Amino acid sequence: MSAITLTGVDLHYPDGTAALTEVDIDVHDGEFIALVGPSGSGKTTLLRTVAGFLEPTAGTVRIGGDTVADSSRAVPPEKRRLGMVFQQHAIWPHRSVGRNVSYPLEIAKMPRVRRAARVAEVLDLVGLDGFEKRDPATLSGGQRQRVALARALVTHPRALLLDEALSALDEPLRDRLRLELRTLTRARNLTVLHVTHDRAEALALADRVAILEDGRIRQIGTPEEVVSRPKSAFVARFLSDANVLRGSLDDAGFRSGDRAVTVSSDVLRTASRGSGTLAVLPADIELVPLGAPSDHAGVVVSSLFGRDASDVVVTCGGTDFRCAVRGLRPTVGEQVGLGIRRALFYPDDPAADRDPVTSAAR
Ligand SMILES: Nc1ncnc2c1ncn2[C@@H]1O[C@H](COP(=O)(O)OP(=O)(O)OP(=O)(O)O)[C@@H](O)[C@H]1O
Repeated sequence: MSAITLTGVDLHYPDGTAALTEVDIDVHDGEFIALVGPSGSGKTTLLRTVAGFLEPTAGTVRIGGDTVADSSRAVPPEKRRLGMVFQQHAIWPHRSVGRNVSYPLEIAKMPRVRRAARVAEVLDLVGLDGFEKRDPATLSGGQRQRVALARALVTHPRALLLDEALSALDEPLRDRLRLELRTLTRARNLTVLHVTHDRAEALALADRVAILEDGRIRQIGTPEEVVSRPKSAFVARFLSDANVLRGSLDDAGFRSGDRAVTVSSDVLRTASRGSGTLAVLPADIELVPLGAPSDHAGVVVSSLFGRDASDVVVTCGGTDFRCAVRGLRPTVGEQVGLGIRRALFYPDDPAADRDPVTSAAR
C-alpha cells in the first residue's frame, strides 16, 4: 500500500466548470482519509482524478512515489493499481461470486489454480468464506457490497478508493459494514480515500477528514480537530450544524448585525476586532430555566430526541439557535434561557485572522 499525493491540482471540465482548484492533499501510507463536502463540491471529481478517469488541468498526482498524472503524462486507470468500490454494487449478475471476484485476475492472466486460492483468501477477508459458487442474485445488499470490496482488493491494490461505498445500505447493516471495513483496512494497513456525504460516517471512520467546498480543500485534520477547531464558519456549519451569525466584535463583545444577539468577549477570547462571522456549535449552548442568569431568553420551537443529545431549536429575538441538549429534553413552546459557553469568531479581514479556538483555549 502506498501514499497518494496531489499537488496543486486543478480540474476544469470541458464546459469550463472549475471542479477542483489548487488541491493539495497527502494521504499517508496506511491512512484512511474521508472526503466530505456539499453536493457539487468536487468529491467525486477528486476521486476520479486519483483513479485516472479524469486528467488534471494542472498539478501532479503521485501514487506510491510514482507520478501518475502531470502536464506531460497520464497513466491509465488500469495501470494505477488501485481498488475501487462505488455506491451501486457494480457486480455482474451473470457471473458467480467467485468469477466476479476473480475477473481482475483473469485480465492479469493469473493461472487458474492461483486465482482460485486468491479468490478464496479475499472472500474470507470480507466475511464471505465459501461463497464462490453463489449467484449474486441470491445475496443481500451488504453481501453484494462485500463482493465488490473483495474484487477491489483481489489484486493487492496500492490503495483503495471508495465512492459512497456504504451509502446504499440500510442501517444497521451499514453500521456493521462500516466497522468491519475499518477493522480490515487497519489490519491490512490499507491506504484509503473514502468519499461520503455522511458526516458521522466520515468522522467515525477516518484518521483525517478533508472538507471540500467549491473544489477547494477548506480544512483537513483529525475528526477531533475539524470538529472542535473548525478553520472557518463554513466548516463549523457543515460538520457541526453551527449557528452562524454576521456582525461585529469590539472590546465589549460580539453584536449581530441586527443587534438582537450579543455575546460577551470572555467566551470569544480573541484578539480580532471588526466585522466578521460568529459560529456557535450546538454543543456549546446551554439551556437554563427562565429567570436564571442567561445571555438570552427564547422559546423552544423544535425538540427532537437524540441518543446522545437532543436536537433543540430555540428562537431568540428572531434568530434560531440549534442546541445539543443533554439530559431533560424541553418541550416545544417552553420558555428558556440560553447560555453561550464558547463561540468562534472569523474576522472578514484576513490580516486580523487568528485561530479562533487557539485564542479561546488560552
Ligand atoms: N462531466 C461534467 N461536466 C461538467 N461539469 C461537471 C461534470 N461532472 C461534474 N461536474 C461539475 O463539477 C463540480 C463537482 O462535481 P462532483 O460530482 O465532483 O461533486 P460531488 O462533491 O461529488 O457532488 P455529489 O455529492 O453531488 O456527488 C460540480 O459543479 C458539477 O456540476
